[in-house]
Amino acid sequence: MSLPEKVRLVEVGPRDGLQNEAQPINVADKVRLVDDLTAAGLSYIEVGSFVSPKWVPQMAGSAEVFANIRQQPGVTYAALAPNLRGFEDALTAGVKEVAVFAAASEAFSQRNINCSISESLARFAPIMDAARQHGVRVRGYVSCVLGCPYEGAVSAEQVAPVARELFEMGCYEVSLGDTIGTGTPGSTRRLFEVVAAHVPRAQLAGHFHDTYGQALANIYASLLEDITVFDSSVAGLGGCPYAKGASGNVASEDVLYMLQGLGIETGINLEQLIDAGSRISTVLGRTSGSRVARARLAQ
Ligand SMILES: CC(C)(COP(=O)([O-])OP(=O)([O-])OC[C@H]1O[C@@H](n2cnc3c(N)ncnc32)[C@H](O)[C@@H]1OP(=O)([O-])[O-])[C@@H](O)C(=O)NCCC(=O)NCCSC(=O)C[C@@](C)(O)CC(=O)[O-]
Repeated sequence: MSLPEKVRLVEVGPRDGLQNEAQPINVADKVRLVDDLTAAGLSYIEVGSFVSPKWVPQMAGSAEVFANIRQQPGVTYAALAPNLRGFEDALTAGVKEVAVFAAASEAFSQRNINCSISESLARFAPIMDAARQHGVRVRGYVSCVLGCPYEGAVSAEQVAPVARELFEMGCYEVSLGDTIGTGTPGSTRRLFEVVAAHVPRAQLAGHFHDTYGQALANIYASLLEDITVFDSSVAGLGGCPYAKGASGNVASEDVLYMLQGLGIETGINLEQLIDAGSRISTVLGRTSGSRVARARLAQ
């Protein structure tokens, strides 16, 4: 099977990465991170979340971050919105693209957004209507597609109807999240085979956490399934506040290095991406979660 010529990376570090940090991170550092990522050539950056600050305190300053980043033409700067209130706040902040997020497991849905899967989908309907009115694009997420921290195994057949509903309600793309990183290349391929019977492959994305060290292998397996959009996080930042022990997303630097090695184009500059990851890692007082960055910086 042939590999794609191009892949789009969705940089989720400023949101999925930083949302999980216990220490306060000031707005200027968040803004600098987004600007660095823009400079590195990312065409899609998830900047923040318009969620309850009681649930995810680290995302409280998202409107201020949006007000201060230097937005470049051709780059999408997106935010999460769990309900109409979040969507309206995002709109007020000038956000042009939002993401709604559902789960394939009932227990995770309850812990993450305090409602059942079907209630969450019903909550997204008015967001979709308002988004259409305001010309805002909506991306969808499904969490726990290859395992749930509370329920254990999750089948591809549980994921497919949720992904399909998000797509049918108007999400232009549905990102399938391996929230706890338990997927393997085999389960990943099966997931996309099953879900692709409900949502076109061109409208699916992969979102892999690297907790079990399988994320790059899972991305390669997804490429073989004709998936060409992947979420990743600079310096491997993050985890999920509602998935204990989950490590960060796969590091953007590591994904980019692999894609470059495969001759797949992304438009991203690896050295600048490493610099962006290095700077935020210094702010956080830790070494980068990217193996490629660590190897390059050690040279
Ligand atoms: C959905 C809710 C709000 C329900 O939370 P709730 O407590 O059921 O909501 P509520 O409607 O009863 O409101 C409770 C309070 O929150 C306020 N509120 C209500 N909505 C908002 C809002 N939008 N922005 C700001 N404030 C809000 C509301 O005004 C009220 O304030 P109070 O009267 O107590 O002072 C809450 O559960 C929540 O915010 N959850 C967010 C959880 C989250 O952000 N999780 C991380 C993102 S998902 C993820 O990381 C997975 C992903 C996408 O990366 C893929 C993967 O890896 O799996």
